[in-house]
Amino acid sequence: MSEGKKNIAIVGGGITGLSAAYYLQKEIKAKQLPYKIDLIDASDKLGGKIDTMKQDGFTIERGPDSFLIRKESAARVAREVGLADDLVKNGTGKAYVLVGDQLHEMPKGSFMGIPTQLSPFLFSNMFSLKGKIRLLSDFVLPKSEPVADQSVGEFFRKRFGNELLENLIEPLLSGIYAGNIDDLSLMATFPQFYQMEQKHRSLIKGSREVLPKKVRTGKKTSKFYSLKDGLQSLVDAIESHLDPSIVSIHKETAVDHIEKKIDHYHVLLDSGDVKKVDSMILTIAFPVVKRVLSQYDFWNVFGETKATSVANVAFGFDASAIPTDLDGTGFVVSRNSDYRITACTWTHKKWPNTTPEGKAMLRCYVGRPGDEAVVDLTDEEIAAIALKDLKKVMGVTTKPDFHVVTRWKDSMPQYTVGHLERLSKLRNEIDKALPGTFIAGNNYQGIGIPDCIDQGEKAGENVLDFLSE
Ligand SMILES: Cc1cc2nc3c(=O)[nH]c(=O)nc-3n(C[C@H](O)[C@H](O)[C@H](O)COP(=O)(O)OP(=O)(O)OC[C@H]3O[C@@H](n4cnc5c(N)ncnc54)[C@H](O)[C@@H]3O)c2cc1C
Ligand SMILES: Cc1c2[nH]c(c1CCC(=O)O)Cc1[nH]c(c(CCC(=O)O)c1C)Cc1[nH]c(c(CCC(=O)O)c1C)Cc1[nH]c(c(C)c1CCC(=O)O)C2
Repeated sequence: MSEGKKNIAIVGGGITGLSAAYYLQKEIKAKQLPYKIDLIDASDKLGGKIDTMKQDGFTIERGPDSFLIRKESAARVAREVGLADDLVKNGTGKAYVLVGDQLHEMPKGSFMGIPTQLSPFLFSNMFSLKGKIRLLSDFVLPKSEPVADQSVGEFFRKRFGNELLENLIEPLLSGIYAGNIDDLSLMATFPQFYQMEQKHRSLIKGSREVLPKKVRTGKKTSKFYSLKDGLQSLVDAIESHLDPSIVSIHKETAVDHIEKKIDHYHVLLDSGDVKKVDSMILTIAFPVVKRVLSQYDFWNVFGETKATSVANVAFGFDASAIPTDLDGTGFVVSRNSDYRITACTWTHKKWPNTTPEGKAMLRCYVGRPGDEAVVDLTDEEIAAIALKDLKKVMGVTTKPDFHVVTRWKDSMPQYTVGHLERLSKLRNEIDKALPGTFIAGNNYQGIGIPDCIDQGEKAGENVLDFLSE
């Protein structure tokens, strides 16, 4: 390695950028590396989509409300930054799906809507007799010809028919990707089901061998963690562990453009400053990457990565306002139902720590491909749409004490068919044209918080490998 300090820029201080900074700092300290980091974010707070607010004693998540326990990196980082005692598990494990005008409990033994046990599906009144018979064809259908990728919709429709897809699989996946399952890539989201079909032919049989017992026995255990004071506390704790002698944090500073020089980069900031760096991690959304490096045209190999716009509205109520107070985390809405909301979280049930005694909080989601215009309505209009649906589903007629609307424009990246292949091409192009530059974050290899943390750490490793060459 050459003499002198090396500089690293991390662009975007959401959970991906923060994880990259935190990981790099650990390595820099442990190995006493002569590296410095600039962590640059356009917003006045770090955390990006993680955004907790407090109002009238309520803890309101405007973005994510939790992370999956089985993806271990998020809880690991939380423990490392001193939040072990703040981790809370969801209060109840049950979720519902609204089909027609009725809330149905998810059948036991369902993993993303795929049956791992048959009887709960055969006894559920969520499906017609015809739908039930169709899903049994999974046992007899041959496995399909190997393909590089296909849509989630096509794959599951083939094995189980339309009803299971539309009443259960589609709403559950929409409650993760806010996308259209007929565009969503199977290999970028649930490759294990493709492999299961290739190996075992039947998914019902295969899932018995592959999925953990807890899932198969239908135990409604807690699957999610959150934090006592909300997820922003994870962001704040990581930030407070960043040592200013290694990591300089620049908030309210947008990267305007990046230029490649002979053996380094110039990162031009909207403040007029220029950072000279040797290596970069870009965790900003892909359209922003394209904009700040607009002199390159190879970005097109990644195609048009569309992201869906969504919004949500959190309502604070008196507990007495909720006549149908079922035990559960909330519900997702099936494609064929006549509702505008796509899901609703019974936040006071899922996360009792967020809601004062005697109160209730419901968070409703709107926006999906085909109904993204809803996100541009006023707060009052969005609240009215959600309240109309809540009245129909749950008989809520009392006015809420307050509502908080949050819009997330172009924020749910869509991993469409062929995503992984395009991503690998993109990485090759970046390697060739912009050595030492690494992309990470929810546009690429998973949108869950733990996936973003994993990507941040991996990008940190890549930077270290590059700088040590
Ligand atoms: C409504 C909603 C609910 C969700 N629910 C869950 C959930 O329950 N569980 C879960 O695991 N995941 C959930 N997710 C997904 C998860 O929140 C995100 O995938 C994750 O937080 C993304 O992190 P990131 O760091 O990759 O990107 P971001 O958080 O988007 O961070 C990007 C950062 O880049 C900054 N930036 C933008 N432009 C510039 C620029 N020019 N210069 C400098 N900085 C810039 C932004 O200010 C931002 O801070 C949800 C997402 C949404 C929108
Ligand atoms: C039932 C339900 C879901 N999701 C939701 C509900 C409503 C009731 C409730 O809050 O419990 C709410 C929700 N959660 C998310 C959305 C999409 C974003 C939006 O529209 O704002 C929506 C609408 C993001 C998410 N929701 C989730 C993630 C993270 C996924 C991951 O880490 O892979 C995201 C981005 C987690 C989630 N969410 C859901 C499942 C089945 C999973 C994954 C579980 C698993 O894999 O075992 C369904």
